[in-house]
Amino acid sequence: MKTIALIAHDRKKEEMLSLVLENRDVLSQYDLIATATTGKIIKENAELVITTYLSGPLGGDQQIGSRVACQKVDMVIFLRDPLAAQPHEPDITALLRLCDVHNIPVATNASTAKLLLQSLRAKA
Ligand SMILES: O=C(CO)COP(=O)(O)O
Repeated sequence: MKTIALIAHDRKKEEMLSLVLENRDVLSQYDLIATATTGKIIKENAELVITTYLSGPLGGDQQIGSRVACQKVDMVIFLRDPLAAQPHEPDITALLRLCDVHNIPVATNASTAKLLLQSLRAKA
C-alpha cells in the first residue's frame, strides 16, 4: 500500500482537515502518516487510521524526512504557514529538500494538494 504524509502548521490545520474530509474516500485507500498534532486532529475528526510521529517542532518533520529518504513515502502534503516563523525551519527545509532529492510529489498549499489528490482519484 502506498503512503501519504500529512503535515500542517497550526494556522493551516483547519484547511488540512477540510482537505482530508473532502478527499476521505481517496485517502482511506492509502497508508497515512502525520506529525503528532496534525494526525490527532485528523484521527479525531475524520476517523481515518493514521500513524503519527513526533510534533514538527520536536522532530516529527525529520522523522518523516527519514521515511522519505528510505523511499517509504509516495506523496507529501505539507500545508506550511508562509506568514509565521517556525522554530524548526531547518527541519522543514530538510524535509522538502529530501522530497526533491527523491522526486516525491509534495504539495505545500491546498490548491496543489487538491490537484495531487485529483490525480490519485483519476488513477483509481
Ligand atoms: O510543525 C509541524 C510541521 O513543521 C507540524 O507539527 P504538528 O502536526 O505536531 O503541529
